[in-house]
Amino acid sequence: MSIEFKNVVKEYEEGFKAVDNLSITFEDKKLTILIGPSGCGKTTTLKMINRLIEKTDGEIVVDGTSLDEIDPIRLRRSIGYVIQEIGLFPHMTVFDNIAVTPRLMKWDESRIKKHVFELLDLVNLEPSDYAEKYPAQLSGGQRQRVGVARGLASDPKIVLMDEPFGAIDPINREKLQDGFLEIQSKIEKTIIFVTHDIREAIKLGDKIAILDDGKLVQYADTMTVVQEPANEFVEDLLGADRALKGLELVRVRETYVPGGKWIEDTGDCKVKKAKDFLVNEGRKFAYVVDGSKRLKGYVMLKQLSKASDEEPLKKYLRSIETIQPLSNLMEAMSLIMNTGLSSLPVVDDKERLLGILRFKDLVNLVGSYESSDEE
Ligand SMILES: Nc1ncnc2c1ncn2[C@@H]1O[C@H](COP(=O)(O)OP(=O)(O)OP(=O)(O)O)[C@@H](O)[C@H]1O
Repeated sequence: MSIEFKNVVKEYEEGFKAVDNLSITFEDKKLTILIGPSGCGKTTTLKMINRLIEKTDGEIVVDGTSLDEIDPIRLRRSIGYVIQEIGLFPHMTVFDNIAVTPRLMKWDESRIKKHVFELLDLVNLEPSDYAEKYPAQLSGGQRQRVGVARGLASDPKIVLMDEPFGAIDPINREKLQDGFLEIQSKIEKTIIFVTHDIREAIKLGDKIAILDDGKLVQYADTMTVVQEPANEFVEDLLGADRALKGLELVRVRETYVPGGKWIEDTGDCKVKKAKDFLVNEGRKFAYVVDGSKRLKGYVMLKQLSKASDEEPLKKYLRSIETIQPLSNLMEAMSLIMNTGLSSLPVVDDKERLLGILRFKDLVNLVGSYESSDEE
């Protein structure tokens, strides 16, 4: 579901606008970060979406319907909301905490039980160990996982998250972020995520909206914000050493080239097929996949040209390092350096080939950070 803000204003005291004429469309199934200095209006913007705060002026439209036309209580039940750990009820078990909204929505208990267990699995808490525990018996990181599960409990299409990992120490925070990325790639919700941590923003966001003084300063894909900060304010937010940070913070999925032409070997492929392919395509090497697109390795023209046409191709297959879409470009860079090839195959968790990550794109990226630092 997309969420469209049209000239939205929130005025607190006379003349003081916490949100000042904001127009922005949060896109369907994307994770959009709201970031900016303290007091810039992030939380106010977020809470206007579930009407915990009522706007003063303008319009907010969700999938064609104005929010003013939806009963606030019904609205809140249909939107997930995850905040820092104070959100859990201390006298309720983990199970009951997660089940709050489904019960309000009058789901039957067997459906609730199945769903709560699925959610605990999703956030990596073993249901049989954790369902009957109380919040005080959990670590901060575990409580926050329960908070995420609760935010997803009513199967909402929209989830609002207000600094959900803000109170967690840096090491556990990384783990929660990694886990959360996995979750988002599976559930594909429209998520609006408030943070003041630019590393978290770049790591998690599909898009980033930067606010200052209640106004929108920049709104773009994460990569664009990193490469082309709109002004000095955004540059300062990103920090000085972007060239290095950039590679560490950008994911393979943002940079690789999906698809491509590969050699398929279902078991009986001969050298000739691969040779013809390489010559026709004007390439020095090519990846080889099996019938299910799983990567088997690569072959090089230099070696095949000495082989006879009818030999089985598998004799000349060489294995290769692979990388997954959620890995960062720093990891990719060191793997590429090791292999000495001009690209790295990107595969999913079943080793199916998704596309390639080109060395030259990494080099360009570093170059672009460096040149924009000099300006
Ligand atoms: N109930 C209120 N009455 C008056 N002013 C308020 C009220 N709530 C928030 N404000 C002011 O509105 C501005 C925006 O607040 P908001 O909480 O949206 O900021 P924020 O960007 O989320 O900040 P932080 O990162 O510190 O949480 C701030 O200057 C804040 O002091």
